[in-house]
Amino acid sequence: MTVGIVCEPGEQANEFVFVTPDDTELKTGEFIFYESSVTVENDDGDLVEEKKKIFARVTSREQKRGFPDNFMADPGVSPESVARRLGISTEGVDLYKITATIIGYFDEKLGDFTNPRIVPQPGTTIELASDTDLEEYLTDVDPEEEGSARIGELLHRPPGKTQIDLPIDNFASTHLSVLASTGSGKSYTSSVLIEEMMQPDSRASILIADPHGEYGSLQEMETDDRFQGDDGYSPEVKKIKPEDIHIRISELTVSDLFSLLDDPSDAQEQVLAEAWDELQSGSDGNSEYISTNDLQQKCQEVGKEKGLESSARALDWRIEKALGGDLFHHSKHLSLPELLQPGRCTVLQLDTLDLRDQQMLLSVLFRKINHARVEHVKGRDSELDFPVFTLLEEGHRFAPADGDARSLGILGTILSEGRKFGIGVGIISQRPSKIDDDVLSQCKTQIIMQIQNPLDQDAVKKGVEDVGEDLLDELPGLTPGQAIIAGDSVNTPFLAQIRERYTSHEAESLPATELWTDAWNGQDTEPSGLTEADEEEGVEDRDALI
Ligand SMILES: Nc1ncnc2c1ncn2[C@@H]1O[C@H](COP(=O)(O)OP(=O)(O)OP(=O)(O)O)[C@@H](O)[C@H]1O
Repeated sequence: MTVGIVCEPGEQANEFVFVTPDDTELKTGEFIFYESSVTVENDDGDLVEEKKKIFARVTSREQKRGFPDNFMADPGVSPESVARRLGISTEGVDLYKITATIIGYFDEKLGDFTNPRIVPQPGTTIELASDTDLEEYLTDVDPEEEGSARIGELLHRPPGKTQIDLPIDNFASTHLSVLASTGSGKSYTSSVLIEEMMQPDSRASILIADPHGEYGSLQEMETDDRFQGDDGYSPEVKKIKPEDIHIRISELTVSDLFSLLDDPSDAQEQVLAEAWDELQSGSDGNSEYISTNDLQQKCQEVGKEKGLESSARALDWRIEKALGGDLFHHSKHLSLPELLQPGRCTVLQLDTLDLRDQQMLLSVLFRKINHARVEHVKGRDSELDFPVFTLLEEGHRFAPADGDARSLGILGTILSEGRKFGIGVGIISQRPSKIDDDVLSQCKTQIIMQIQNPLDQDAVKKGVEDVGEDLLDELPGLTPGQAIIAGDSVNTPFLAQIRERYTSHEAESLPATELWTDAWNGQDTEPSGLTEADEEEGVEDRDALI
């Protein structure tokens, strides 16, 4: 479908401007193409000229010609009827100038776009890219093949006309970020991705850190026919409640202990480090099961040996305070086989754990996962002989920009090296500006939804490469479920409408007025001291008298 004619080159080297009489189809982010001859290498290695469709994305629009202003003076009268009354033809009154950025032609061998760096000549006709071309070229995945995640459709195309799939292998190994203001669809979109990863043709092993209890309804997958395999596969969704979450004390490192204790002095650190060393070396028995008591006692012993008794005494209450809660235990812990299995999605419900405990928990778990995967890849015995994907809701809590989180170090290591070892991370956050810059830039696939806050918009612009300003300018105007998808899982960024979930969404806002009304109806509304009229003694008698 021809939509316009090129009139001039754009301001930037790979931009051009075309004119169209109707811009309704040509919203910012829409795809168009023109044809041009480009030099390509054929199968014999010879250079030949071939006609190619050169794709481009609409980046801005302006009206070049429209009705004169005085035709619009009266909002009750349409400009067309003013023109008719004046005997002026309304044909061709509207004319729009559209700027487009060249993406390139799709190179089948590369499986990606190649920019020929040829700007179309004035007079070249511009056509709207077809739905089928876009489905085929925008992402590098065959929807019919295993490992594709049906995420939704193209935002600007009519509903049901396009299908967009993302390659699970890609985003699950090179990490993912889902960034948006609150209520814009982050947990909804992440749940869609999990639904896709738990299908019979993927059977992922997923661990979700869920501080708000938003992912429990994924359990519906267990009985939904869409998720059942012909061979008896059925996804398992395991919810772990906060009271069942424990860290075994022996899994801590000495620097974990330092961070847990309330600002210990140098002498206290010295005593603690030595006591910990001795307990961990197992010289006193079983180094796997260390209790708070064991640690306190050992500190007293070391304190005595070193002449640092007062430091050891001061450590006593600090250790009690740091490890005395329910989270730390001498034997209970979350074992990797309990958490991670193929075809299992484990939801760690962290809602009643405080922030420091959540960070420590994630730090310990990530360390264990990293160790197990490194062991496996190096050919040694391991509890994890399959890749894993971890999804972190409130990602800024675990990788904060100010660096103040126990989990940040190991998370950084996994994000930079996890790909080699089969550990993928998905960071979800409503505050991109509060996430560590390196962490954000290591998430190679980005799903970005409505963002209003200018600081967060700037963080996205900085941390997310290759998403044009034109698309990022759309961020404030997106509605829930609309997203920019960019990064390594796609061949060029685009706007998408995320599909509806198969499972129900648990994180709906509370219907406050309904809850107030229900609560009011449920409460005892009788003023105290009075009884129902018909329960009053003698009432029946009075009625009878009347
Ligand atoms: N793809 C979609 N299709 C239909 N509705 C959607 C979609 N995405 C989001 N919504 C709607 O938007 C609401 C908010 O989505 P969601 O709970 O995922 O937001 P959020 O960004 O995770 O919010 P919060 O930061 O508060 O957790 C949902 O309850 C749902 O009604």
